[in-house]
Amino acid sequence: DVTFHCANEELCEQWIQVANEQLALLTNRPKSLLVYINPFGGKQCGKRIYEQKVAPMFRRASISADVIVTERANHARDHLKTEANLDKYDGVVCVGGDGMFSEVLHGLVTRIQTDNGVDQNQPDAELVPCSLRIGIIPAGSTDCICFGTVGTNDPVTSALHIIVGDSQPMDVCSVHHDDIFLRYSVSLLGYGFYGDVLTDSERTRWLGPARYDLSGVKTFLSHNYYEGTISFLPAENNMGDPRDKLQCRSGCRVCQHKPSKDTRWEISGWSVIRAEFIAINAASMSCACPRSPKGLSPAAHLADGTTDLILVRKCSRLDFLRHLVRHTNKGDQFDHSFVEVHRVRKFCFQPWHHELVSLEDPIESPKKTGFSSICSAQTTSNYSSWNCDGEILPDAAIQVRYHGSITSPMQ
Ligand SMILES: Nc1ncnc2c1ncn2[C@@H]1O[C@H](COP(=O)(O)OP(=O)(O)OP(=O)(O)O)[C@@H](O)[C@H]1O
Repeated sequence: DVTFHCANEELCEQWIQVANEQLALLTNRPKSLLVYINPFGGKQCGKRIYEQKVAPMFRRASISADVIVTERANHARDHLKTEANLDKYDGVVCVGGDGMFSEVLHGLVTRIQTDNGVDQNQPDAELVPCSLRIGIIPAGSTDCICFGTVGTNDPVTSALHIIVGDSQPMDVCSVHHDDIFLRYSVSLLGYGFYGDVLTDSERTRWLGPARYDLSGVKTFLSHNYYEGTISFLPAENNMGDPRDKLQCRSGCRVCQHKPSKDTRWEISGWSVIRAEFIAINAASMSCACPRSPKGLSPAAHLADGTTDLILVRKCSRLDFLRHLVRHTNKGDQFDHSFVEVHRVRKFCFQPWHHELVSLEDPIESPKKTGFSSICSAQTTSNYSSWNCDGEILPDAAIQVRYHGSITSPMQ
């Protein structure tokens, strides 16, 4: 905090007046907000963070806030979908982690589509953009979306961005199984490694943020791979390349390009790969976080209507470790023979049925116990699950389409 002291009361009044005049010039500044607090996200500090750090700042900036402390999962989503009087507000703020942001996004986007008669089950439906922006006060375990848009996970910095009305357009993709809408995603869709980590971590929620470390180690030791067919529609050449090291910043040139309307490309431009994968990751943003400051795809763009599709094929445990370690240092994580990356507008995945084996133990082995059971194949399923922004999808066969920026988080 910075505190100015001045003995001259008149001078103080002048300072206050000038500061208020400057604030009044910021026309995008919200005046009325709807705030949802998840009291159980991360280290369960959401309520305290809001009351002690954020609410006093909103009061000083003359922002009125209606606060709802959630009582169950999907409380915020359902309230936004049906009850909330959206005309009253300039924005919606979520206090929590990525899961909370996802709830608010789903509530808001679904409400706008329903009000405008858009059928979300149609994969080709054009979504109606949301005029209300979403603010994030980080109070979760990973807070990847906040870090990816603001560059830091600090509640006071986020509150300041909200107060001055900053915003950052953000791509939203829709995920379907056949013609059934499953979810929207803004950051990571991960099958294989990240799907398995999330599935395992759900069993140990009581551990708090440490559950991801434990499940990460267990999943790494299990070293499962999954067979499937991935089909994707590459983005046009002027959309840059995942390895071009051009970082997305506000006013980004790549994000200004409008998608091509070439329908021939939509039909004939698809590539198809059938292989055994340890991980399939679609990063719609860098997915940077304090542990991985570069993220899964350092040059991914926030609002260009594409995702960086990273395919990690079957490899040795040591090679996979080398790939993972490069997320934490300056090394190029795509510079391995078993890793490829494509910038794409749409993709589909179809899993293939086969017997699941551990790479370290391809021949059927006697039942293991203790530590060795952790190191061998964990699941009896032939499929992994999709980790969709921190939520498990019910289907492994999915179709994914990137819609460009239909929502703007207040940074
Ligand atoms: N009152 C509540 N009781 C139980 N669950 C809740 C409640 N409110 C929200 N949730 C759910 O808790 C889940 C996790 O919340 P959140 O994203 O805030 O924290 P996190 O999982 O610790 O952080 P991150 O998503 O960044 O890893 C969300 O999916 C949300 O639906």
